[in-house]
Amino acid sequence: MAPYELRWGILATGWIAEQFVTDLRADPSARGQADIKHTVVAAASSRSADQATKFLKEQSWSNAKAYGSYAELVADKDVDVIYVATPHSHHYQNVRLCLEANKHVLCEKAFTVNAAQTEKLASIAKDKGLFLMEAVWTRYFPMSVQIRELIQKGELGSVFRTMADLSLGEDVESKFGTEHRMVKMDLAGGALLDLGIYSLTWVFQTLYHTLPAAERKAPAVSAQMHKYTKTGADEHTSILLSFPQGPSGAAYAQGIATTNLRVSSEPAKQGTSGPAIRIQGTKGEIQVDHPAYRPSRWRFIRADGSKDEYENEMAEGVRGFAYEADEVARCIRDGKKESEVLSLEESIVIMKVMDQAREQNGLKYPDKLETLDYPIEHW
Ligand SMILES: NC(=O)C1=CN([C@@H]2O[C@H](COP(=O)(O)OP(=O)(O)OC[C@H]3O[C@@H](n4cnc5c(N)ncnc54)[C@H](OP(=O)(O)O)[C@@H]3O)[C@@H](O)[C@H]2O)C=CC1
Ligand SMILES: O=C1OC[C@@H](O)[C@H](O)[C@H]1O
Repeated sequence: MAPYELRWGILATGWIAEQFVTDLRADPSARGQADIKHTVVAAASSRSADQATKFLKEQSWSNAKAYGSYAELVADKDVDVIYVATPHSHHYQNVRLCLEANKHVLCEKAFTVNAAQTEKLASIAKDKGLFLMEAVWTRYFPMSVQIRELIQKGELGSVFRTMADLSLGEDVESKFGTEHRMVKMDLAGGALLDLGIYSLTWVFQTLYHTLPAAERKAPAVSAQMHKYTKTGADEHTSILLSFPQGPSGAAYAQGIATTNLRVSSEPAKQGTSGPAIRIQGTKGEIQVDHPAYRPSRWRFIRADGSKDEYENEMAEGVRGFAYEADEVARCIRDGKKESEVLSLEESIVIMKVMDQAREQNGLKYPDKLETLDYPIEHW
C-alpha cells in the first residue's frame, strides 16, 4: 500500500523552520515508518515571497510554493497541516489564523504566552474538528518513549521525584543584548517560556503522563525568578511542583524544574558534570545528560548498583524533529484531533504552571501578547 502523504505548509522561515524541514526530507522508512510520507508543499515568510523562495531552495524543497504572507499560505488548498515556527509571542495569532482557515496545526513551543490562549485554540480546534499539537519534539524521541515505559512498568519502583534543569551558560548581555527573542519582552522572551518548558516536560512526562489519564492531577506550584535588568524578562526561574500522586504507587511526587541563562547544566560540554535530569524511584534512578531538549545520553542505575548506559540515538538524517512530524501524520491519517503523547489537556496544565510561576514573580508580557483578542490590527 502507498504510504499516507502529509502535505506540510511552513509558516515562517527562521532557524527552527530550517531544522524542521530538513528532518522532513529524511526517508521515514529508514526509521521504521514506511506507512507515512512528508512533503513540504508551501512556505510563507512575513518578509517577502522572495525570502520564502530562498528558504525553500536552500532547504531543497524547491518544488513547493512560496508566499509573502501567512494569509496566502493558510488559503492554499494543497496544504493539509501548518507548522507554526514564529516566536511564542505570535503563536496565538498565527495558530488562530490557521484554524480559522480550517487547517490542522503543529505549533512550536511554548504553545502560547498564557494558558487562556492555549485553551481558546484548543476549543476552536475541537469545534472545527481540526488536529492541534504543541511541538515539544523531545517527547517523541525513542528514548523518551523508552523512559516512560520503564516508569510505567514499575522498573524504578515508586517514583517520588524528578529534578530537571536546562541552563545554557551564556554571557546574556553580549549574546542576547536587548533585541534577541530570548530576552525581548515584545517577543515573550525569557528563560521560562523558551527553556523552562523542557525542564517541565521532563517533570511532566515522568511524574504526570505516566499515570492513567483519569488519575492525573495538576500540581501545586511555587516558583522563584530573577529578571534580566536590561529587559525585565526572566533570566532564571526555579519551580517546585507538588503532585498529589506519583507513578507506581508513590503517595506523592515532587518535581523540581529549573532554568538559567547564565550558568550551564553542562559547563564542560563533555558529559563530565553529572546528569541534568534525575528521575528517582524506590528501586532505582534514571539519569539524563544535558541538554534536556535533545539529551546526549542516559542511564538507568538500579538500587543494587547495576547500570545500563544508553546513547540518544536518532535515525539517519534526522536531528529529532521527524519523530513529532511522524506523530502528526499518523494522527491526521487516523482522524485523531490530538496526540496522546502530548494531549491538549497536558499542554494546558503545563501552561498553567508557567502562568503561576510568572504571576508569583510579577512577570507580565505586554497586553497585546497576553490578550485573547483576534485579530490584532498592525500585528
Ligand atoms: N524545538 C526546538 O528545538 C526549538 C524551538 N524553537 C521555537 O521556535 C520558535 C521560533 O524560534 P527561532 O526559529 O529560533 O526564531 P527565529 O527568530 O530564527 O525565527 C522566527 C521567524 O518568525 C517569523 N516572524 C514573524 N514575526 C516576527 C517578529 N515580529 N519577530 C521575529 N520573527 C518573526 C520570521 O520569519 P518570516 O520572516 O519568514 O515570517 C522569523 O524568521 C520559538 O517559539 C522557539 O521557542 C526555537 C529553537 C529550537
Ligand atoms: O527550543 C529550544 O531548544 C534549543 C535552544 O537553544 C533554543 O533556544 C530553544 O528555543
